Amino acid sequence: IDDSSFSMVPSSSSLPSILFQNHHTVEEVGFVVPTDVQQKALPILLSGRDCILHAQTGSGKTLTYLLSIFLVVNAQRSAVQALIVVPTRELGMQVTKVARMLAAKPTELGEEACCVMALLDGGLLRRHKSWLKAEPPTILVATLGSLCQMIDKQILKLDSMQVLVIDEVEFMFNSSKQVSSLRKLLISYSLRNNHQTIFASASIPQHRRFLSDYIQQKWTKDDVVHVHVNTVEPMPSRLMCGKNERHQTLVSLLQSDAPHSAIIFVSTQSEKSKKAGHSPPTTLLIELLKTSLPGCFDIIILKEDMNFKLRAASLFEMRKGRSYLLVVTDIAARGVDLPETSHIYNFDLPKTAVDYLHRAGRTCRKPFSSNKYYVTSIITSEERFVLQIFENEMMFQCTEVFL
Ligand SMILES: Nc1ncnc2c1ncn2[C@@H]1O[C@H](COP(=O)(O)OP(=O)(O)OP(=O)(O)O)[C@@H](O)[C@H]1O
Repeated sequence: IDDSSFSMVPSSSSLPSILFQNHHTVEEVGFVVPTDVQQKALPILLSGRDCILHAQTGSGKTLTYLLSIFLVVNAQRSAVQALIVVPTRELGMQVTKVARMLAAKPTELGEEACCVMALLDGGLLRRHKSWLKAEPPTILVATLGSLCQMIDKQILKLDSMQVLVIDEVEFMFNSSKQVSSLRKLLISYSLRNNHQTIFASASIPQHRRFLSDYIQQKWTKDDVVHVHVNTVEPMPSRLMCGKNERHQTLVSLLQSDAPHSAIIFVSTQSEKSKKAGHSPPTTLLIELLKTSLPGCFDIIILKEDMNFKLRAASLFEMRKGRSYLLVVTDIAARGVDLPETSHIYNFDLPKTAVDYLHRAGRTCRKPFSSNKYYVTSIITSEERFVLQIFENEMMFQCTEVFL
């Protein structure tokens, strides 16, 4: 399990020319040069070994595990052969989109295309039930809640599964809601022969302990490889402001930065504030931005208490190619892949250093681009200490910016 073991495996300098069912090669779908994590992890994954993909946000982990899955599964067999477990519906939609792009419908020879199903909380479970019974997909992308319902009701059978991916693994193990279902799934999967397990995340604090725990529990094989690619994050900065100047400071910053497209992170409204009948911080901010910057951007909101349809509609809005300002809570800190995002603003600081890392990782998502990306935290002097803790924990240093 040592970090250097991958150096013993031949490294790949080009993405494998995988001939998909649709006779596309990876290059044809737009991926030519492998990113660092792809270069290091693909030879290991293709050899069938278990793997921990531990690499920065936006480094291409999703494509890494999807490529190895496409090499193993057989689209002609009607059985779930690969399962990708994700913590949120938004990340599930993102992964499904990439998997479906790789599995696009065949044009020649009339061969079956690889079927990818998204079984995500908030979806129509009744429809999925009939689909799963009638024609199981080859690849299933699922959140734990919906997945466990289908397994418990014996509608979903995992007997033919060859690859299990747990994405954002440390987040899932830290979530009291998800951890017991995740353990149950890993235990039943580990009893099977001939299987491969892949864990992925940008942040795995104390990864050595994590790894030895997994091996001890038999959730991975003994020869699991930890592929760790170091972070190259955009240069973060901080902007000091007075206690009551936060809103105005953000507006001035947006005017001076003139970002192409940006994500603004705001705290989730506290229960106390809800009970007191206050407007949510996201709503207040949106109103201010609409009056202060009329017509400059599409101003879009994404937060937990929106229903799933509205959340999907918000993400769809941004994919139409116009400049956007996305005002969000931490729900969008993981999985959302909007490569046009040039700036991140922490209007409110996140709760933890790991959350800071994932928020910052919503920018800088074009692996070989020379574009510049920015992360700015707006803080009061009292919050300086909190940001300093994040700086120490994640080993980065903010520079101070002035308007
Ligand atoms: N080899 C490649 N060449 C060009 N672009 C790539 C390549 N691999 C991935 N990308 C693009 O980079 C972006 C980030 O990739 P991806 O979502 O796989 O990263 P990730 O490591 O899973 O990120 P996160 O940890 O935030 O979920 C995506 O827009 C993806 O299409």
